[in-house]
Amino acid sequence: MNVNRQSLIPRVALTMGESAGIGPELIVRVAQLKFDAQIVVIADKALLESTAQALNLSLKLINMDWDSPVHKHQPGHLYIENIPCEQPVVAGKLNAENAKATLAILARASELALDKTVDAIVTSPVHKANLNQVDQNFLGHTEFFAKAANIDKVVMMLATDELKVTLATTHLPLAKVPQAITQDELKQVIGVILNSLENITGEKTKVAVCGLNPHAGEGGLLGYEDDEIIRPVIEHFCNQGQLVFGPFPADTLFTPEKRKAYDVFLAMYHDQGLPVIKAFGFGQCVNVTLGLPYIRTSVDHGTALDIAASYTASSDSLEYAVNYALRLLSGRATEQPSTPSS
Ligand SMILES: NC(=O)C1=CN([C@@H]2O[C@H](COP(=O)(O)OP(=O)(O)OC[C@H]3O[C@@H](n4cnc5c(N)ncnc54)[C@H](O)[C@@H]3O)[C@@H](O)[C@H]2O)C=CC1
Ligand SMILES: NCC(=O)COP(=O)(O)O
Repeated sequence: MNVNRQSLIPRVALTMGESAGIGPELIVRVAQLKFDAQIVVIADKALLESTAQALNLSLKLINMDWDSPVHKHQPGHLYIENIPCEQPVVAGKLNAENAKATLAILARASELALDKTVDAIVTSPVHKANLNQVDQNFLGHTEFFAKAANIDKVVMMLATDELKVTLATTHLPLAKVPQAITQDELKQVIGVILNSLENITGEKTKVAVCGLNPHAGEGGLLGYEDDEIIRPVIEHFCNQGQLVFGPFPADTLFTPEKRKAYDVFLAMYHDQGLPVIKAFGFGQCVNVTLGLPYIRTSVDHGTALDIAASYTASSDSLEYAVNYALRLLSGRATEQPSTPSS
């Protein structure tokens, strides 16, 4: 394994995601674009070949030799590490037998990133329930990569060029959210956000924190967590000179003026924050895991099983996710994107 690789061209591992979902299609589409990086896909080779045929797109797959020099991506070509599915793949139809290959792909990507053979991981969507049939601890990439890296706390952030939304809790039933929001947890989450974003931008980050309850609890009438749990944590960071504000009623926190006033928003749960950013930026939006020892980005959508067999998916978000990873690697994540790479 080439651990001391030194190259100006970054190497990105791109994972296939759920084999029956739109991941293989997105990869074939994105392979047609230009990137200033070597893209190495970890995927079922035969599936990518049949998907390229179905899309009538040209794709030359080159078996990856990790000890070879880094080669810049050429449209229509992809380096591949082949991890085949056990059973034939039917687009749109989940098969738990094939979840083993999907999990093996994620484990391999994690290994390559942890030993610095690749500079970043970009993931195509997985189907959490299908993977959970094989690994009962599987909840999402975010939790999987954190565990593999032995990191206690990572934070999910979705970002467009204008808005960044982070989550205090991720893949958790709504009924379990209130008990998961403890002062210790929130301190860890906000700590990861402040450290990670300061590393990216070189500046202090202004964080706006959502309340948990309607009207941020309305002084206790509509819930106690806002005043008794969230507010003391915010005060703790303010006392350290950090720019952390709230808790604010979430329903009016994403107005145009407020979006300009803060660098990042912290939502208490998945569906408090993500519908807002997806309504603004679906397709031009990336999922970034803050707090990992490497860069990991992903698409802003799921496996879209309903359209997988029709080969009509948009690869915009995967393209955005690859470019966002490259911007993070070059320290340019806060700039507007350059001209589209297609
Ligand atoms: N990064 C990841 O691995 C993610 C995985 N998921 C997983 O995906 C599975 C399905 O989740 P859903 O909530 O149904 O969301 P979904 O994003 O798969 O689908 C929601 C709707 O958006 C459409 N859609 C999604 N991506 C599209 C694209 N690229 N082009 C055109 N239309 C697109 C779908 O056809 C569907 O109508 C679940 O297992 C979920 O956990 C969901 C989000 C992210
Ligand atoms: N809604 C975001 C999502 O489900 C993606 O999660 P992850 O697989 O990136 O952890």
